[in-house]
Amino acid sequence: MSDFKNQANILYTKGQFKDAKELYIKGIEEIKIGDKELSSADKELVSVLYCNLAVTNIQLKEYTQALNDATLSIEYNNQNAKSYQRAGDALIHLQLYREAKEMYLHAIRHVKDENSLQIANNSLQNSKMKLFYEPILQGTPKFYENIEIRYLDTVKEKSLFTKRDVKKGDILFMDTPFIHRISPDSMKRLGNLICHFCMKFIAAESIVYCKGPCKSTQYCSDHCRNESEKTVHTSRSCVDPNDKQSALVQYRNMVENLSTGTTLLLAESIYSMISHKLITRQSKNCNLALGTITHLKRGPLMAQQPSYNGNNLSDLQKQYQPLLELLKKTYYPTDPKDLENKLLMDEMNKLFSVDFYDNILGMINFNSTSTVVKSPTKTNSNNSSKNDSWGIGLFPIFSCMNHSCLPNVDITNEIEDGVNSVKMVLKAKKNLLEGTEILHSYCDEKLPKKSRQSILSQYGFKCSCSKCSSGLIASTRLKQC
Ligand SMILES: C[S@@+](CC[C@H](N)C(=O)[O-])C[C@H]1O[C@@H](n2cnc3c(N)ncnc32)[C@H](O)[C@@H]1O
Repeated sequence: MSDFKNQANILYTKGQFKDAKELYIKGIEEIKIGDKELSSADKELVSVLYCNLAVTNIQLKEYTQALNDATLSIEYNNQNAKSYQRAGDALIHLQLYREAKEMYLHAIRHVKDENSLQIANNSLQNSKMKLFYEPILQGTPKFYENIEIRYLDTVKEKSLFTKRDVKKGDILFMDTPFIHRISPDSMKRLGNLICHFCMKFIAAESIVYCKGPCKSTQYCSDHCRNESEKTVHTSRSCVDPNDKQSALVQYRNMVENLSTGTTLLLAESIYSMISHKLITRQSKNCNLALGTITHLKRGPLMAQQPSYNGNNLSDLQKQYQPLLELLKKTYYPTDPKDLENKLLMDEMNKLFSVDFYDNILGMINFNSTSTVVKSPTKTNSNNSSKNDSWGIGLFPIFSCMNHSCLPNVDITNEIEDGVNSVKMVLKAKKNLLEGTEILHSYCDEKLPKKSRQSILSQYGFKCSCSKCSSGLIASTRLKQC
């Protein structure tokens, strides 16, 4: 019987999946013939054959059949880690991510070698990512129908891939931010023209104002006001900008002239969201609260600074203390019932630690994108930039794109005729086949390799794209000659 298995395995490795499938089925039938009682060795072999049949059916895109085979494989040997792995893989294709996650947890429990453990761990992460991101992708199908998100490994983590062939110049996907902040400069110049939630330029007659003490926060619609009040512009972040005693006004004044002002303001918005979620018990802990907003890569910003020597992280982070005190005065709970709640207080203390703040800034640094919103009212194209507003945003799907010095996408804000709200539009730079990793460049890819690598080191990785490694190959060859 292992002959059937060996021959089928050879056909499988040659990509002859239909023929391999036939042989796996024949092998199973031969062992099970006559409904005889199977020995434990036979059961193990049947389990392996069903498991291999499952992966063959996955190759043939017969996912329901593959799940059936993997389930039978588990029935014949419930210690077979690979059967759980295959069941999880079939479930991923069937878009049953929660069930897939359970299967991968079983695979991890039964796995016996390091390599399979790594595969199962990566698959588990993949199912978790799918659980978080699929609702976003399916929420606006016309934005995201060409792409999917996959978790690759512990180095690259998530990445975007094409789900179908896409022609050069076509829109790959569009993205709107889950959190965005306008720069202090644009705010001063254009604050009375822009919706403070969706950042759209608005006509004076359709402005809706916040009813709280800030008086100046304005929106283009009741919808934007309601959404903003539920997330960033909560009762705690609504303050009179002239109230010099307000800790939040002090924070905003302190950061507005810094080169990192917009980043620090975006961090404030994230703090507003997280503390609101904790206080209103929408989330049990900081990480969950952050996870409901974003699953973006984080790491301490200070660890990316030239002054970091490997041992002085907490010393470097201390400089955040004055800013954090102001955020704490604004967003820390005041209700006695909250103050008595130990779990909540533990989370609040974590939220207002310099380490958490540094990690939020690191997350912004790794993932944020500068944004432009063009005013529809500009009259003279030469001074159009004066009327455009800029800021930074965290875009859920855009932020999952990894780097290559040979990017295959063009990034633009415009769809057809100008932009009037914050949106990223990604177009294919060349024809892309289904299953291609979508990559953009985090730096000017025309710079020399050394400069590119120095910029990229801020992101905490070494680029190994073909442009970076081709230099290596050339120099190795030269040495060999
Ligand atoms: C904007 S995020 C991209 C999405 C990220 N992979 C994730 O899982 O959230 C930037 C981070 O992705 C990783 N990354 C991006 N491009 C990479 C590459 N070519 N090689 C290794 N890691 C990369 C780095 O950790 C970087 O800080």
